[in-house]
Amino acid sequence: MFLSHYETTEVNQIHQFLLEHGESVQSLPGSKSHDTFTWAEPLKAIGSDVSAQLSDGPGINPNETQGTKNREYWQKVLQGLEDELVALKCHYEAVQAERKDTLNKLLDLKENIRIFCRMRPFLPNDRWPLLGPILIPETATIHTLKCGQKRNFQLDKVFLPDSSQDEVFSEIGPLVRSAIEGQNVCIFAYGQTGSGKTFTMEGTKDHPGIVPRALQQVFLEASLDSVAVFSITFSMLEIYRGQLRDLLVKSSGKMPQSGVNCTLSIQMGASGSVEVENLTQVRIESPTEALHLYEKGASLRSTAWTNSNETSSRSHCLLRIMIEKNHGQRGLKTMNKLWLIDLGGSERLLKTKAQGQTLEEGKAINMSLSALGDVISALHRKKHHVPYRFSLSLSLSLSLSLSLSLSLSLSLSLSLLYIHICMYMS
Ligand SMILES: Nc1ncnc2c1ncn2[C@@H]1O[C@H](COP(=O)(O)OP(=O)(O)OP(=O)(O)O)[C@@H](O)[C@H]1O
Repeated sequence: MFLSHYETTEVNQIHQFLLEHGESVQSLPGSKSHDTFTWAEPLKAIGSDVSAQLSDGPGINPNETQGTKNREYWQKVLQGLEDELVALKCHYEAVQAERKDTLNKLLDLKENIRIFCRMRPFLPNDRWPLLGPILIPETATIHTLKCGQKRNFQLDKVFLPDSSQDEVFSEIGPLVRSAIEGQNVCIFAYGQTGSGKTFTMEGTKDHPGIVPRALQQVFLEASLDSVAVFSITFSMLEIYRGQLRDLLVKSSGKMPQSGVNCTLSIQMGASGSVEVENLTQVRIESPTEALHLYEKGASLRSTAWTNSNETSSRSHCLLRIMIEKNHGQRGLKTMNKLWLIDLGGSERLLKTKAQGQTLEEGKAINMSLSALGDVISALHRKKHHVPYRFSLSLSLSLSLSLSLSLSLSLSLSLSLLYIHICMYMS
């Protein structure tokens, strides 16, 4: 562009010069070509260049000030660029919407409830079973033989004992992405005690599990969205023998073994949404911050030694990531939840030979898991009636604590579009 090559003052001077001496400059090479040609030609070129610029460029009218004309010109250029940017943003939003739609269709095709099975490797203290289940990873089926009866289970995916955390997360990643894109997602790890639920959800420092990876991904996906603005909060609680405990509140200390006092309770909002009242929500800005909170919460979780696992989780641990998405210019705001849940292990009480407190914990875990199983089964079969309220009728005859436990598990399912269950076998 001409004006980028010549300073405005120079242009002014040239213009003025041309106005005054245009005729003579044009004629110079002709009349005294022997000594004027070398400098007059470039000057002529500049002159015609200036004239061209003046006709379609910023224009310099002697009646108007130079500054005003230039400003108008650049304002036009800027406006053009801004219009282009708006058009590009619209295009980007359309592409994003299409991508989201495709992802949702893909997940729908794969069913709203997906079941993966991960088999953990044998550990030094494990006893080899006489007859274990037969896993066929290619067809994602498990064949079992119980009391002479064959049973087949069809799953979405089977992970063999040598499967890495990476492999497991490659199936979970799309679900986490769909949470950022506007779906409610819940990922459960369900299985018998000692079968590797905490290993898969939490992992170790060297082999991070679903939780740290999902937290990383949430922030990564949010940073890739150049249009929306995200506000992400973190909450963590456990259900221990039917009581809800905020794992981000240190002062609450260890849960009283049989008390019914609990700072948290479940409430139904005006819109029908289910909320845990008074649950701490911490706004997080990075995965590191989230992991720090997770470690803090996990250190307060109820664990104990059992026959099946040295550090057995004696509660259901629930991590909630609330994702508020402000959709830029359209002014839309959405709120989605990503639940990552490490359920307490189902136990064969005879096998674990649990007694006293451990026995009571085991019973509470088994009963709540059984109710949760009914809900998931009803959702999976797309039954008209899903027994969310089972807990209420039970609570008439059973303890209050059981009711709390069930209603939380069940109401969670109510608000979730995608439920993923990791099933584990030892
Ligand atoms: N895929 C795996 N690879 C290697 N070690 C594993 C794997 N899965 C589980 N483990 C080990 O098995 C043991 C029991 O696992 P973990 O504590 O995760 O079980 P759990 O299902 O959470 O048990 P609980 O319900 O009693 O809490 C741990 O020592 C864990 O490190």
